[in-house]
Amino acid sequence: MSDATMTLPAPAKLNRLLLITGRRPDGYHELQTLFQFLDHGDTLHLGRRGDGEIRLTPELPDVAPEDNLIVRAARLLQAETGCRLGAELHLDKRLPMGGGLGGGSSDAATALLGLDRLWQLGLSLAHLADLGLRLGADVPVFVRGHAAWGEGVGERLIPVDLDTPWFVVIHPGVAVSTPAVFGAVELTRDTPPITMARALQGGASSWRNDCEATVRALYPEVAEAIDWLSERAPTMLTGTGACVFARLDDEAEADRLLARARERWQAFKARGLNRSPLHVALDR
Ligand SMILES: C[C@@](CO)(OP(=O)(O)O)[C@H](O)COP(=O)(O)OP(=O)(O)OC[C@H]1O[C@@H](n2ccc(N)nc2=O)[C@H](O)[C@@H]1O
Ligand SMILES: Nc1ncnc2c1ncn2[C@@H]1O[C@H](COP(=O)(O)OP(=O)(O)O)[C@@H](O)[C@H]1O
Repeated sequence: MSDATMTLPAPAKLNRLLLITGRRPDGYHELQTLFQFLDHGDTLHLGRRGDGEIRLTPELPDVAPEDNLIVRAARLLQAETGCRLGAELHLDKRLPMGGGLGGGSSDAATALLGLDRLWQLGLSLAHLADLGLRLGADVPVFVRGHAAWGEGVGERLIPVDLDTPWFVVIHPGVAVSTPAVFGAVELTRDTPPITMARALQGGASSWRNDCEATVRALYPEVAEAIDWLSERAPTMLTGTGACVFARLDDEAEADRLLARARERWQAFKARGLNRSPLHVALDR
């Protein structure tokens, strides 16, 4: 990799557990979650520019260039450090937007770490995670780069090692509105908090997503995908959806399930990762 251009992964995440334990005075919900990365995601190509301009191709549908989290991450880094360099960025988008896979947040984290390297800024991961939090609650875990127990809105992170099965991830073909889910009257928002030790002890078979009942009620397409998949393997919703994932111990089984899922939906297979491929690529 030359120091003037780089190609870096922006992996997806799954919420292997998602509990809603309360609501803050500002309306945001207090969560307890287990984040894990997948070996599947977007790819960001970065090149250095000497003139301070930030250029990103291609444009994403329904996202104004200035709102793209990659551009916002680049500008935030310039503002924070006074760096006068710019960047030529190209995104190969593979992750469905608004799918609960954290694609936009992961893109932002890859831009922060990639530009820190390209511009030779030398910021710490703690500093970059603080900047990331200003862009979204899911950005810090991608910056930190390790599977984690998350609390608060997901920004208080403790690295953990989870089981690393194969997953078949289905996109049910609808866009879920995160504000609509968090705003739903019937959402469970009073789950008693548990300790991280208890969550880990319980293991994957005890994990659940408190958004599931609400998302099922609002989006029958998601309910259908969960019902179909859970007849075949242990299944959960990630984030506020729309994506749902099944857990399999064996790759051949995952391949068979994937082939059947693809007869009806967009779907992919991926392995759970406790270390982000972004950090592997950057050796951070
Ligand atoms: C639920 C999670 C779990 O990983 O994932 P996704 O499904 O988005 O991937 C995240 O915490 C999502 O965080 P983030 O991505 O920052 O949420 P946004 O889309 O910006 O939030 C949209 C709106 O949802 C509500 N919201 C969001 C997060 C939260 N902890 N409490 C909330 O009440 C707020 O009204 C907010 O304005
Ligand atoms: N680079 C980006 N990739 C995806 N979405 C982005 C990006 N920049 C801004 N967004 C906005 O963020 C929203 C959430 O995207 P995403 O992270 O893919 O989903 P989720 O938060 O459900 O996991 C999108 O609907 C889009 O409006």
